[in-house]
Amino acid sequence: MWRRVASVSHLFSHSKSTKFNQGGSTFKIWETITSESEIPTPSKGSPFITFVLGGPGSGKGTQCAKIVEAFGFTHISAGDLLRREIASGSAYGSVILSTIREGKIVPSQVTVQLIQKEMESSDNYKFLIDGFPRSEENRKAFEQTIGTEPDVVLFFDCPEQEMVKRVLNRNQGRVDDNIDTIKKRLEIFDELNWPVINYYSQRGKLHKINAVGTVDEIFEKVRPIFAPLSK
Ligand SMILES: Nc1ncnc2c1ncn2[C@@H]1O[C@H](COP(=O)(O)OP(=O)(O)O)[C@@H](O)[C@H]1O
Ligand SMILES: O=c1ccn([C@@H]2O[C@H](COP(=O)(O)OP(=O)(O)O)[C@@H](O)[C@H]2O)c(=O)[nH]1
Ligand SMILES: [Mg+2]
Repeated sequence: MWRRVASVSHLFSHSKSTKFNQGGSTFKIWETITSESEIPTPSKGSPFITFVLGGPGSGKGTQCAKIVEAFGFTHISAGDLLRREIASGSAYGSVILSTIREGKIVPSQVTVQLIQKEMESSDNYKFLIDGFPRSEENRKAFEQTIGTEPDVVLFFDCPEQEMVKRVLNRNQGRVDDNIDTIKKRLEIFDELNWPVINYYSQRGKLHKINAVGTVDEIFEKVRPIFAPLSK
């Protein structure tokens, strides 16, 4: 449950737990309720990292473009980096392609290396990392390699039926935007994503956003989270 706050410089949070049954095991999910705590103050000496999570078609990439425009982040889409790697004819290309086609997750080492390279070659210090981490293994590999945790984690919460509809209409010629692969991606998302969401929720970093509505309506729920940052 979320409550918008009038004052943008003070967002504080408290949590309540909800139990979800995922694949036979019960995970305790902490729903962060926006109240009045602050997001960390970014400093130009260290990166300010936002992870953007959500199922396939939940609108991560669409909202990232709006956040970039409003708040001057650099957008790093893990999926785009992997697709670029395939297109470049890299040694990993064929493995990445078959992994994406099967809706599975590329080994963390490959993805983290690509993200790290992108961060290091940027002059910016504010990063949106979109579609990563997709598993606890991804999360741990990032934290070990980069040596830091994200400052903010966004989670776009969208019903499966809506995600499927959006992905099937996406029309970007992606090898994984077909009904068979979507089903597999949703299964993998259910199995591996919740522990990551749960982890960041317990650390008070999770901002869960209802991803149903128009793009602008959803962005109006995102905006207050970053409003304390200047562009
Ligand atoms: N709020 C929305 N309502 C309807 N369609 C949307 C919305 N947000 C994004 N879309 C569309 O849904 C598809 C998936 O969005 P995208 O941002 O690529 O999601 P993700 O990166 O989470 O897979 C795109 O075609 C996009 O234009
Ligand atoms: O950290 C990542 C990000 C993406 N992928 C793969 O790339 C696909 C597409 O990811 P993307 O984030 O582009 O998809 P979206 O969720 O935006 O539809 C995923 O299904 C995975 O197979 C991955 O293995 N690791
Ligand atoms: Mg995307």
